[in-house]
Amino acid sequence: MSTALGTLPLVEVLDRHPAVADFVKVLGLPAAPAALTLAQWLDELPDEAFFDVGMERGQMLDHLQRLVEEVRAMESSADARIDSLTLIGGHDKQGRMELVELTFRAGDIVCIVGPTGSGKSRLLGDIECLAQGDTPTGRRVLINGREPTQARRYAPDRKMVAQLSQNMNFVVDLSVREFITMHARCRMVVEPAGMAETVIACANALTGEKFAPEVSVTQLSGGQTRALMIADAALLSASPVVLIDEIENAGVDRKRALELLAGGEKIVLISTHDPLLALRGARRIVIRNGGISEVISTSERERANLQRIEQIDAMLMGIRDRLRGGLRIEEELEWPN
Ligand SMILES: Nc1ncnc2c1ncn2[C@@H]1O[C@H](COP(=O)(O)OP(=O)(O)OP(=O)(O)O)[C@@H](O)[C@H]1O
Repeated sequence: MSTALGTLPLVEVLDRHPAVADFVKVLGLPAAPAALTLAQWLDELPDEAFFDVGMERGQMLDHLQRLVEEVRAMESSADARIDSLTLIGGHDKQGRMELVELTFRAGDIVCIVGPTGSGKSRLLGDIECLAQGDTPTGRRVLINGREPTQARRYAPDRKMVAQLSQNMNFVVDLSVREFITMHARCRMVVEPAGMAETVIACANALTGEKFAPEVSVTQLSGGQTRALMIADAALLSASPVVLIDEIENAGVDRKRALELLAGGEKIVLISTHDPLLALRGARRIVIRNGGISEVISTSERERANLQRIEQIDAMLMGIRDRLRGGLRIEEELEWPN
């Protein structure tokens, strides 16, 4: 295999494999005359060139070959689509069987409701780890109707499921632009800088308080961070399943956030009691005592009520904005009809 890559002209290798081109550029290796093959070019490099990068001459070709194969593997796993996710019931906290089998399809938005401590996060956790009867609930998760392979369950770089948790702390001090561009590069996006601008613009559309791409990620507010992570999950994440533990009302436009996420043909599961979100999904799963006790399909009347709730919410948002702006709320309020 190594020989195959080695016999290609260097220009062709660099052209066909951007990861190799980036690698060579980062190492600062000297350029070669156009006609040389990759192997010839490596042969002609001075010993110091290898010494500087901490490799033996003979290792370099193998290393480049591995790089090409890894990129290929990543690309093919990104293509491995999830058309459906099936959740097979286990048992509740008392060991009573959950007699359900639920199938979610790309583009589905499903909400999870239930009292505090009832097991909503546990359900998200079961999906996140693609449980196979090995979690406290005994649930099982199938992908495209089949048991996931071990590789799919445990390969951290090929995650099927992205989970946005309530707390997000950045440990790096990068600007928002640098941070998202870095993610875009890892995802092998063709134009990382342009994609980063798109993600940031989307995040800004979701949050009341706009932020500049130059601002450090550590300076973002809770709502801004949340908006950025949602836009990133929607546009840059390869994971076809997105799990969200509550989009709290921290200055995030929840309706748009949901549209953005679901629009990308992902399966979105949200643990929430927010009526704007809970009634927007086609179904909601009711959890009691650790078990799925009911699955409610959103009715026509509930959809009609959702419109009313949206109007009321818009009115409340307006009041909130006025309070934020230091205004008084003294007029007699008229509720939307
Ligand atoms: N079927 C089950 N069998 C055994 N333990 C369970 C089951 N379901 C949930 N639990 C456990 O119950 C505890 C509470 O569950 P969880 O944190 O998921 O609740 P929650 O609904 O997300 O709560 P909150 O709304 O307060 O965030 C956890 O320790 C969880 O592992």
